[in-house]
Amino acid sequence: MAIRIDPTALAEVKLITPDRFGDARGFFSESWNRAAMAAAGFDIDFVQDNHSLSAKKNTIRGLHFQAPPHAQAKLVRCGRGRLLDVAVDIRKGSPTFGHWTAHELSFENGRQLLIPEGFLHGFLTLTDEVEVIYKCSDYYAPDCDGAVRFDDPMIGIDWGIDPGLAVLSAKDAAAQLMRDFDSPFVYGGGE
Ligand SMILES: Cc1cn([C@H]2C[C@H](O)[C@@H](COP(=O)(O)OP(=O)(O)O[C@H]3O[C@H](C)C(=O)[C@H](O)[C@H]3O)O2)c(=O)[nH]c1=O
Repeated sequence: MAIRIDPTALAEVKLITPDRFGDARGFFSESWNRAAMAAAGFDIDFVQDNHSLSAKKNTIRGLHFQAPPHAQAKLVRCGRGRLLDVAVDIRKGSPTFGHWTAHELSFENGRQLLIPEGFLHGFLTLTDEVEVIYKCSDYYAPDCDGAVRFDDPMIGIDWGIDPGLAVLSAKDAAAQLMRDFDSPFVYGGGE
């Protein structure tokens, strides 16, 4: 079982592409193999699998994070449709603090985005009926759950759509700007 690891604009965020074995029936792929990931230097103890369906194109879920002590690393893949997956570095003192990287994940390309703890995560659906399946390295902890506006000018993500067209949950529509977090928007500093 081979996996391809590609870099992104953020050193710790990686694109992972597992092998697909095609035949007349379709294909088979080990979508996650702990030993293969560990051999590549990513031995993450994932404990929760998430699966979401977004019915409409231009749906944006995010930008979300869980603060310590329940920060989550994520391994995100697309089970149906196409999406633009985005990670934003919000680690205290990071040289790439506030920087983002965006990658198209689709059922067809089989690519996955590995997002470590300390990053915001969000995605834009590029088609209707997008299923996103992702592993998390800690359990859901609502008290540690946070959201930053997808169109925060301090981050400046280019989603490629008119922000007014975004389909948002009430939570995401009401999300804060980084500058408005009660302490300097740091993560992992515990200040
Ligand atoms: C995240 C989560 C949610 N829920 C419940 C809470 C709500 O009743 C319902 C929908 O939650 P929410 O609107 O937060 O779902 P998303 O907007 O898809 O949030 C996710 O979207 C971005 C892209 C992420 O990376 C996070 O995993 C997560 O924040 O599922 C759970 O029971 N367990 C969970 O782990």
